[in-house]
Amino acid sequence: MRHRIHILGNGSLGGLLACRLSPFVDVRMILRSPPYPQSNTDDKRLPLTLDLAGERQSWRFDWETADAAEPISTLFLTTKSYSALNALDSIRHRLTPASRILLWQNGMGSQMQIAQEYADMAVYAASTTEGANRPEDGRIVHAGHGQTWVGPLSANAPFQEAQRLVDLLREAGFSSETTKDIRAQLWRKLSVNCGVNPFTVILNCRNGDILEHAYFQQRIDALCEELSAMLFVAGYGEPAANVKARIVAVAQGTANNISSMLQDVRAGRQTEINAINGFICDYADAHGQPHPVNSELTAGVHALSDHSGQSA
Ligand SMILES: NC(=O)C1=CN([C@@H]2O[C@H](COP(=O)(O)OP(=O)(O)OC[C@H]3O[C@@H](n4cnc5c(N)ncnc54)[C@H](OP(=O)(O)O)[C@@H]3O)[C@@H](O)[C@H]2O)C=CC1
Ligand SMILES: CC(C)(CO)C(=O)C(=O)O
Repeated sequence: MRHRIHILGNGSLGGLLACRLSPFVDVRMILRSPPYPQSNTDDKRLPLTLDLAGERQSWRFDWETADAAEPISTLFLTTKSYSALNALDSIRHRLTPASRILLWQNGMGSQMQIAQEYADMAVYAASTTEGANRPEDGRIVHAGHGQTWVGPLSANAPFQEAQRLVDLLREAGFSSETTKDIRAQLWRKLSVNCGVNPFTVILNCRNGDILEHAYFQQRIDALCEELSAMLFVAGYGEPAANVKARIVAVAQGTANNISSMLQDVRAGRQTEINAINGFICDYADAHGQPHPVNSELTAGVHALSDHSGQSA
């Protein structure tokens, strides 16, 4: 029998993973509510198309809602950071100490909270630079290939299982590695997102264009000092110059991208700012450190987003 993977979060990343994994495993989507009935078919499965390298592939997936009863052996959680814990709680009755949970969220905070609340289970995190978007419901575009790291988060997560997850991701065509210290990878990605995403929103521009703006140039050094200080506190210390070099390299390397945060603002969706610069503000407060630039960027994004009142 083929291994079954449940995916909770039928968005850009969840859809990408579902389409790429389905030739190799039995993928089952967990939906908030049943999908709209397809008018001209009796097939009740969830249709998804994936645009990849100029080709369009169509897939259909078995789906269930959170209240189903079947125990889950492997779960990929692909909601946004602010929905992650609630979404996981909605299927708690289906998880057992034998379940493997792989968290895909960007930013920081939700992963550690889940690792704590689900400490009796095998919780892993993935950090990925793959890029997917969803121009319309049911259609996923794999916009950019990247690198994925997977590592254990909870004490009950054996490292060999991280290797199995990576083997599967590789089989599906994702360039992936295991890491014993996934937190280091999450912090590195966090620092890049802190230095790119809010600027793209405030300046309403593509990633590469932030570099030309005086608003970015006047703040980036001070921002990197704040980020560097927090990286040192977290145990992943790096000089501010290295943090800045990474931010600039990613902005140049993804120059034509519309950041995920700007996509969210343009689509009227809640952003992940609270798990990105907002997380740094909270972390700095907890350690008595100043964070004026992170505060300014967080407030700037909230001011431009319809969801400024919502919590992380
Ligand atoms: N897209 C990408 O390329 C990448 C994304 N990431 C990270 O992955 C995470 C997911 O991103 P992305 O796929 O882009 O986000 P999307 O907003 O496209 O997808 C999130 C999905 O989760 C669903 N969801 C939320 N809460 C629940 C719930 N309680 N039960 C069931 N479904 C739920 C949403 O449903 P609904 O639409 O109904 O709200 C939505 O379909 C984010 O943290 C992002 O930063 C990381 C790297 C790359
Ligand atoms: C690296 C970057 C900035 C690429 O767009 C990203 O991760 C995002 O948009 O969230």
